[in-house]
Amino acid sequence: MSSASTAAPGSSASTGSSTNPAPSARPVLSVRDLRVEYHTDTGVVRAVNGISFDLMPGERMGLVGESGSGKSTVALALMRMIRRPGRIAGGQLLLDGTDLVPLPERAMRARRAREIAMIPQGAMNSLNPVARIEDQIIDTLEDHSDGRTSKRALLDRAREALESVGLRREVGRMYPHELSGGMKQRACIAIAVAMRPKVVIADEPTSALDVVVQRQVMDTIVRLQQELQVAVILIGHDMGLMAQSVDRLAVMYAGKLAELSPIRDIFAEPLHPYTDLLIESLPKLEDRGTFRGIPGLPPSLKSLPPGCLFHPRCPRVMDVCRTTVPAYREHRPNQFAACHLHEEHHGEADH
Ligand SMILES: Nc1ncnc2c1ncn2[C@@H]1O[C@H](COP(=O)(O)OP(=O)(O)OP(=O)(O)O)[C@@H](O)[C@H]1O
Repeated sequence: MSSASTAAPGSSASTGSSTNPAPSARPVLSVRDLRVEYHTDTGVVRAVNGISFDLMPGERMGLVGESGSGKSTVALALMRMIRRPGRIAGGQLLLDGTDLVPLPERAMRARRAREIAMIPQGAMNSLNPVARIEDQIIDTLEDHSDGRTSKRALLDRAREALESVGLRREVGRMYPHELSGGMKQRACIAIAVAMRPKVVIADEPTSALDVVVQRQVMDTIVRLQQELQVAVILIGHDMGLMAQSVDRLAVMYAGKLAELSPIRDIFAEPLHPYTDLLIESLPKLEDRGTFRGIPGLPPSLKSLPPGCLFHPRCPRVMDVCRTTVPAYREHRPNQFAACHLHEEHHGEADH
């Protein structure tokens, strides 16, 4: 498998070992065999088809994959916010040991924002245009507090949240139209972290921002982890941006995890040919920044091919890949993948 040299992780954001969770720490979130389906008139869309991973306290994990691979559906499922025609069809979402899947909606509502929060796609465009930023943070705090916290204390918390994302407290007095795109996105992050949740999911937080501002927003997310010890799941398309911002990267393909590895390993020695192609398709200097796509299209999630879902596009396809679903397992220390190339006995299965 070729190793790619572009966009190798190496920024201070991805290296600080003091920020990494202790190896013995218990996961704050354990996702086990999560399945989400959308029941449409034309068939069942298996948007998330059995994924499992652990998120450690204070860890930053990236989730990448082509459009339609199921990333936003994972985010919505973690928040228990899948709406009809969708439903969680199976699996467990263990947040600090409690399975969120069977919780009554009332109990789940008590956990949203307090324990697990999300910055949805396009959040900065849904800020209330006629409310000051600090009032929007206070609204979130009030929605989830016991009603006994004083207005003064709520305001202090709101200002603290603004400062934690690198915004001056005066920004709290402003309205959304007075803020730049990057500031608005940071205000959304402040709203999400105001309750000091253990887990924050940020769905494409930098799309629609220019490159410099993207970097600043990513730096803000890195700071959260360092200052508030929030575990972050960062959803996006941009492997280059992820390389500088996350500890581990999960690669999703057609509703499944193709690979999940520490960011350094994934760039140095990716396990899955799909990861390899994603890295290869990153713009390189000599190509003058042209994006080279991956040939072929992902399968329809309504009629999945047999065997490995990636086999029709895989440059390293073997016979076994056409018939047998590869197990998702740890092939190297901390490097998980679902690929027959790494199965010890794939040669035998092939014949
Ligand atoms: N409400 C819905 N009803 C039916 N199908 C849906 C619904 N929402 C999502 N899907 C389907 O589920 C699959 C996964 O969608 P999802 O939005 O989770 O992907 P994604 O990886 O987040 O894509 P993007 O990067 O474009 O946001 C897609 O095939 C999509 O068409």
